[in-house]
Amino acid sequence: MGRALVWDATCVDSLAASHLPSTSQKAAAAAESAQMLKRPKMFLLRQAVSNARQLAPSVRAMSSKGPLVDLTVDNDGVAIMTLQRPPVNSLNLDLLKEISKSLDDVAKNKSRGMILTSSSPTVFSAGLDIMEMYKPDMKRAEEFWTTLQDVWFKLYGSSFATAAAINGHAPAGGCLLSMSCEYRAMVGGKFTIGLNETALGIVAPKWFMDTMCRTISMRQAELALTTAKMFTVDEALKCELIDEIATDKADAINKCKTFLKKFEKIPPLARAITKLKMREEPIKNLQTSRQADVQEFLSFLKNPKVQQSLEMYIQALKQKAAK
Ligand SMILES: CCCCCCCCCCCC/C=C/CC(=O)SCCNC(=O)CCNC(=O)[C@H](O)C(C)(C)COP(=O)(O)OP(=O)(O)OC[C@H]1O[C@@H](n2cnc3c(N)ncnc32)[C@H](O)[C@@H]1OP(=O)(O)O
Repeated sequence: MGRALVWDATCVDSLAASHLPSTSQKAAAAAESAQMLKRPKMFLLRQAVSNARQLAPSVRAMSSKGPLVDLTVDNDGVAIMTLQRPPVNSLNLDLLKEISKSLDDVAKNKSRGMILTSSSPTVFSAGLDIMEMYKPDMKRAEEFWTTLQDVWFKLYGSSFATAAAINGHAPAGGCLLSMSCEYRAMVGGKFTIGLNETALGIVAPKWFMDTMCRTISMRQAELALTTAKMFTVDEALKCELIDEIATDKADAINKCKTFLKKFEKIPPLARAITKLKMREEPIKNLQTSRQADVQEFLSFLKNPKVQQSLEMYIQALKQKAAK
């Protein structure tokens, strides 16, 4: 109804003097070269549209106010994703699915950036829900692990900018989520952060390790991973596991916003491509070993020694909670 069906077409004169050498070598060479020449123009056009979107007045409606994840966009156009699965935001299948969907929503809404935080006053996330790994239903365990991989791909490899306002403890999977962001502000106090898997008698997957090795030095990462080190906030700052210490959650969010503001004058496409190139290697590694990684996880769950370790760990957690 009055809409153009073709909005950009180029008719190439294949017999023009400038095209004759290539056309005589290869059919349609003229069209191909015209297409190549058009690419930079389209790139700039797309970039201009994207810039315009980024600078448009914000407060866009973003629907998913789900029970486990709250996703809002503030007046600066920054998406705030709040994990809200009491008591400790342990990452079970349902929470992971909601995080995955919310990350899709942020990507679609072209927010200025995203800040990940928690509704709990003392726990950012307790990591993977141990009950998903203890005596599991194997079909569900497979979906659980695949969804965790998806969340990591979407968060670590997001083209939008990300920051974590860590307002409490962040062990294991909680630490992974925060390290997958580009910046971390953590509330000072008695909280701890780290990959403590070996303490549970389990082994952090290679992509957890890669994420840590790209956050802190290889030497610090090896020591931390093998000793199940949980860093205090001061220690985390010292080895650059976090970027700043905040006084409270609001301050952590403000510090993350200040970080995101740095990108205001940077063309978003250039920023996104740079980020993705920097993160390309671990992403490709998991892409190529994705199925093997799932199988390793499943066979690891079938190991009686692992189940025994998990059982003892759950008992210890319950006893501690009961005190
Ligand atoms: C051997 C060969 C292997 C070869 C290769 C293997 C490759 C396979 C890869 C497999 C890797 C799997 C990777 C896993 C990563 C993870 O994320 S594992 C999870 C690790 N998480 C933790 O260790 C954290 C444990 N929790 C805590 O330390 C504390 O709860 C807290 C500091 C986070 C908070 O403390 P507090 O506020 O005092 O709360 P609590 O009273 O301790 O807990 C309240 C409540 O929550 C339950 N809970 C805590 N954490 C979890 C959890 N992660 N999952 C499930 N449930 C959790 C806790 O038991 C309490 O429950 P009740 O109130 O008693 O019911």
